[in-house]
Amino acid sequence: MDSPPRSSVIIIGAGISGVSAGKVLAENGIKDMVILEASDRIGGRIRKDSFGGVSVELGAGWIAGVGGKESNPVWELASQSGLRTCFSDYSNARYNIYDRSGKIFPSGVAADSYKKAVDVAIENLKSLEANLVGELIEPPSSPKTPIELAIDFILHDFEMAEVEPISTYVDFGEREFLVADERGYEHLLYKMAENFLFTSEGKILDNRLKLNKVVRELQHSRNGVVVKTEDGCVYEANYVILSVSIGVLQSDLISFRPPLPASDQFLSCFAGLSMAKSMSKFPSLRAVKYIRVHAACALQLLVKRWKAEAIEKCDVMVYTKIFLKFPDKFWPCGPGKEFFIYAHERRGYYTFWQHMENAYPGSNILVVTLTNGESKRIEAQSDEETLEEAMGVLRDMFGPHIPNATDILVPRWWNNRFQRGSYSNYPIISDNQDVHDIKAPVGCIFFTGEHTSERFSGYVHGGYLAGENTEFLLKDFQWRNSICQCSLYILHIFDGLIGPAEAILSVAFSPDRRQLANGKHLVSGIKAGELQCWDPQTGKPSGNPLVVLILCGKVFAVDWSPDGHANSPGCDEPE
Ligand SMILES: Cc1cc2nc3c(=O)[nH]c(=O)nc-3n(C[C@H](O)[C@H](O)[C@H](O)COP(=O)(O)OP(=O)(O)OC[C@H]3O[C@@H](n4cnc5c(N)ncnc54)[C@H](O)[C@@H]3O)c2cc1C
Repeated sequence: MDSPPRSSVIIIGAGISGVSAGKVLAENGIKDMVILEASDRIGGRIRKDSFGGVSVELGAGWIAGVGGKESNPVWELASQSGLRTCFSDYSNARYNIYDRSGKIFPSGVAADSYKKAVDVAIENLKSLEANLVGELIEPPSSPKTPIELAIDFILHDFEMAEVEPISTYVDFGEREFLVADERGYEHLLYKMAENFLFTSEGKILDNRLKLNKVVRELQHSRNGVVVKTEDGCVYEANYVILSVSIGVLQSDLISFRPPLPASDQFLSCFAGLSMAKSMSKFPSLRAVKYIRVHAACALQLLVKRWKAEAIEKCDVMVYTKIFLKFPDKFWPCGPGKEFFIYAHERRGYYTFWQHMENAYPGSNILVVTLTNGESKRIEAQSDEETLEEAMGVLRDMFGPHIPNATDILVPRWWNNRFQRGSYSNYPIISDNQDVHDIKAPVGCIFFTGEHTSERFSGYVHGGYLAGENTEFLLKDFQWRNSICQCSLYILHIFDGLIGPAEAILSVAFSPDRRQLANGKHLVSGIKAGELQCWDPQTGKPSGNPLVVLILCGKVFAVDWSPDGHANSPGCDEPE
């Protein structure tokens, strides 16, 4: 059985966020990492497949946010790799709305319906906001006719229900480019992996990347994390970066021991606060500062809805692109015809279509996008049934004589236990607290992934930037290293004073909060002011005071400077 040595960091998941986190760690000198990926490939929700003679993107297809004041980092990666892309102009779709008899709605009708749908969306938002402050505003009338339903679907489901201003557009620009490259969107991940993993001829051969490793359990304590996989392997590390999707976090695939904190653990913060209060007389300026900082952190915790609740609250969007291959082309092509809409009395019923002639001329492929309830419905039925439905819709639009599709590809993101959906979808009115809570580390477990991106959740660049943002882990890493060094001196100081050194260390680093009583003993030892540090070189007392602050059962601060250097703990001033 595989039981490798303890590593500094285990990254769980090799999607774009996991791979970009690995790259940043390696750039910062942390190379003893292990990447555990459940599937047999890297990429996660960036995934290509061969279909109808070309490479199609089952997951992320577009690089969204191009041409603005800042450069989208994913666009930069794509440019460096020479990834082939096509500009997508959705704006014409509204002039290609078909009814069930195959007629295109006159542009005036379509424009009026669009305006009405936008007005309704704004009214809806106002009424939601008013409800929050207890005002009563009549909710606007909901869309009823097929064209209204179709446009409502495009605005809310297809365009992700983001509220203006959309951060991606504000920061990176409003243009979107479809990836149309035989190497696939996932080629960007291989290019990134080349920077820190051993690769040869386009393959990753590095032993630190472990595929087909389904993580089922995370045991975490102040000493680190023990990770157990479905095949019975056990991995240990000082830290874990968990990059699985929000859908996976909501499922029972991974169990946490102890469980992720829920609101009832606020009580332990009170314990921490009272201890901080009792220590505040201690005559060390830095100690007082840390007491202030960490007491404020604890207070912040008190108002948090906290981890488990925050994870549960986040919506998961299911977004499915169904690919259909035809022997001939029967749909209109040319400028302004790439996207078209089907208006049906059932909202979201095979509504949004795209032909792939711009991406791959002559490929004779159509793509239809379904979301949420409709996605789940077609995932549960056979592909033959889906093909029949899609053909019925196409015959409504283009007549009874069109040829049957020769092939169909239906991705199943909802039923994939390593995804459980397509991307996170935070509520329209959100105070960012949920995303903060979802992102906040729990002990040695750090969370990343598109769902932890405050500004770009749901996007590839959101995942990329979230993975890159390992600063908080690096800080903690440095802090823990200093704690470990100091622990040797704690041994010197306390040995013989209040018990055997091992016992004291186990108090300082014990995951068990009940041992806080002993922790107080340790603190009161310091408070008595009888303690001296020992210079490791000379073995003589150095005269510098040592401060250990234990808050919420965790060692937060060590203020000790035998060589004039202060060791800074991992928590900054609260914002
Ligand atoms: C259909 C679809 C269309 C999309 N379209 C776009 C688009 O056009 N533009 C855009 O910017 N974004 C799009 N997105 C969103 C984008 O794909 C994601 O935001 C991004 O890829 C998420 O990356 P990630 O690293 O956060 O997560 P993931 O890519 O999900 O990576 C997480 C990894 O964790 C692994 N994993 C899960 N459970 C375990 C476990 N127990 N043990 C070990 N490993 C595990 C998974 O296999 C996966 O590889 C789309 C997504 C989908 C599904």
